[in-house]
Amino acid sequence: MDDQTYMQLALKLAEQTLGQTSPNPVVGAVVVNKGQIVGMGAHLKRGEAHAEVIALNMAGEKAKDATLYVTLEPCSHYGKTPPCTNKIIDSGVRRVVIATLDPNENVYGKGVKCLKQAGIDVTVGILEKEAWDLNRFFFHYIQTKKPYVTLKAAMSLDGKTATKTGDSQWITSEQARRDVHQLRKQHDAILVGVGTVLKDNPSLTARYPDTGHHPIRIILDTHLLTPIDHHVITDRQAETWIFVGKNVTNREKARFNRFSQVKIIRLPTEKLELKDVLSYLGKKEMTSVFVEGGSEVHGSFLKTGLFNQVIIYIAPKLIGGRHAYTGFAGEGFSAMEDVADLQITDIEKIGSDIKIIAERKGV
Ligand SMILES: Nc1c(/N=C/[C@H](O)[C@H](O)[C@H](O)COP(=O)(O)O)[nH]c(=O)[nH]c1=O
Ligand SMILES: Nc1c(N[C@@H]2O[C@H](COP(=O)(O)O)[C@@H](O)[C@H]2O)[nH]c(=O)[nH]c1=O
Ligand SMILES: [Zn+2]
Repeated sequence: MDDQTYMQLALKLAEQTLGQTSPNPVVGAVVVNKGQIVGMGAHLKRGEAHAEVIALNMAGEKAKDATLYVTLEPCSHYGKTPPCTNKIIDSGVRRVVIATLDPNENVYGKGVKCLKQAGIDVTVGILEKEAWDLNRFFFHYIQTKKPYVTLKAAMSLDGKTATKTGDSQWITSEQARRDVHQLRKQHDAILVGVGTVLKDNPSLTARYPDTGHHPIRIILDTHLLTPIDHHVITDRQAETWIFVGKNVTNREKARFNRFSQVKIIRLPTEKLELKDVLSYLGKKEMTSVFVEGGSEVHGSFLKTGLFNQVIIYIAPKLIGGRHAYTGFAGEGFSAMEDVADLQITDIEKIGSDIKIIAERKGV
């Protein structure tokens, strides 16, 4: 088997841990000695052992003269765990194959240098694109200290997310709606506007399957209109953070005091600024946010450009109607030269629907 095959295995291991390692990256490692896999591992949770350590502990003596495949440059700094480079050097590994370097300034290039100085043969760049894509949340967060923003909308062939009366259940099929839960699981937070809370009384939990681990629910609610009897307040399934404008009084906030999982964050401006919401979330070490609408919220993310990727589910239905809901409301752009110019990175058929992923260029 060649380097790509073993790196593919390491990437597969890393991919399974998406959503559980935040604010750390996902990392997979495989140890191979004379064509035999003698160890493998993935980083499972922040503060716990790194992937290389797990794989090398499994290999034990067999790590001697072996090759280590790892999807991210081994760390050489003391974070919550000791440097992987020391572990690798002590284990007697002869060669290290790395998919991508780590943009964390504590690490970038230092790990490789450390290993080379210890006489270890290092190869970098095997399946680099795949490894980069897998950790795009972490790489964006570590460089901007803001969460990676995914906008998700489900719409008809003619781009409507609800009929003119607001009816939207359902547009996409059960299969597509379940697929959304996989995406929810991969993100640290799910964000909606209070309009969606009032209209759908959503749970905004990641339920298929329900592992009990749910992203934090973020509600943009300038005037604190979220009803106290709605699921996001009463279901005790996940934390709910409500961002409100400066005019919301302490008395209005106090109504929610008895719900320990509800946090109300009052921003200093009358209207909520998305940049303030995102920097607050970044400071709370949130590396990714999954924005599920509604159309006004999507419109604001579009207008401000504060998003990284868009995931659109399209159902083979036609809703029509000049006043039906569009996926991205708000002001929109006047001139084509100002519109958001994206790159389609993936198209997938999901049951009777299609799922399109598009990324902003160059962010
Ligand atoms: N109406 C549709 C959607 N509607 C999405 C709305 O955000 C709706 O409030 C939430 O999906 C409900 O969340 P929860 O399941 O209670 O956690 N989303 C979809 O993917 N397809 C559709 O047809
Ligand atoms: N998870 C991971 C790495 N994560 C790197 O180390 C930093 C976290 O260090 P710590 O706080 O000690 O866990 C994180 O920001 C990233 O740069 N490195 C690795 O060699 N292997 C791993 O499996
Ligand atoms: Zn490490």
